Amino acid sequence: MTENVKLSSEVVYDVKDLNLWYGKDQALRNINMQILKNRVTAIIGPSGCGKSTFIKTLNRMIENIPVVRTTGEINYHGTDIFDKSVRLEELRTRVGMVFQKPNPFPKSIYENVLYGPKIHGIKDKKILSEILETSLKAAALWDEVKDRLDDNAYGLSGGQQQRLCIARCLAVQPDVILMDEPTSALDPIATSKIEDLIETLKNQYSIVIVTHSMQQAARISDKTAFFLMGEMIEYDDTNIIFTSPRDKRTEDYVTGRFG
Ligand SMILES: Nc1ncnc2c1ncn2[C@@H]1O[C@H](COP(=O)(O)OP(=O)(O)OP(=O)(O)O)[C@@H](O)[C@H]1O
Repeated sequence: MTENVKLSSEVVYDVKDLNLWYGKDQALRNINMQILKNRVTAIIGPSGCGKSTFIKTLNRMIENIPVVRTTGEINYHGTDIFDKSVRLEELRTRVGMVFQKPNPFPKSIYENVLYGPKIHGIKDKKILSEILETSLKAAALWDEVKDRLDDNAYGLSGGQQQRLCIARCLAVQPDVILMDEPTSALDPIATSKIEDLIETLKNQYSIVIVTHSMQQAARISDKTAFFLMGEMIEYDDTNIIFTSPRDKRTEDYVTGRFG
């Protein structure tokens, strides 16, 4: 591992000796990694290497699968997320997630964005409409939907639906956004809009993105981690991973020799 130890104020996640099993099968092996504030961190690697498993562990969403067992620590701003004191709803509010396939609720655009704030007890109409506008603007969707907020979200294009899911995630004021291949179901134009959006969002949020596209990782991320068969082989500045990786296996992967 080549990442230098950082000041704690810059570190969002400090993952230590993380192992994860699905039943008897080990999917993550001794992962050690610091995820930094206001950076885009890309997780790359061949299919089945544990990328999705890893990011779903960062907000403990992985525990929805009953056979999962973990050892090690994931310190989020200094507190181990596996600690008994950690409240799952709070963790998942602070650490939002956007999935591969846009998954809006079968409700209006308005209801999609305000679902979280309403669950959190916000009732004031003025505050709700402020959250609505701010979240949709931050997700670069406002101009396209401001005149149709009562329309069903299913009437939006795939790319618009994905930006709506990002707006829904922003509406509860997260700190980290986890993105699991957020553009793999989108066409190149919609993909490029999401990539531009990620670039802007990192000023305010820390983003961890799983991507199958090495071009995408190279375009939008500051840091890249290369996973292989459950291990994190190398983690460094993105330009180093793509131009002068230290590990032969990383080099083989980024130059397209396998995977
Ligand atoms: N629900 C599950 N139950 C059992 N094993 C699982 C489950 N989900 C994933 N695995 C296994 O864990 C390993 C890592 O899978 P994971 O989906 O994290 O990889 P990935 O790198 O995200 O793959 P892909 O790029 O294909 O999405 C694989 O061997 C996979 O078969």
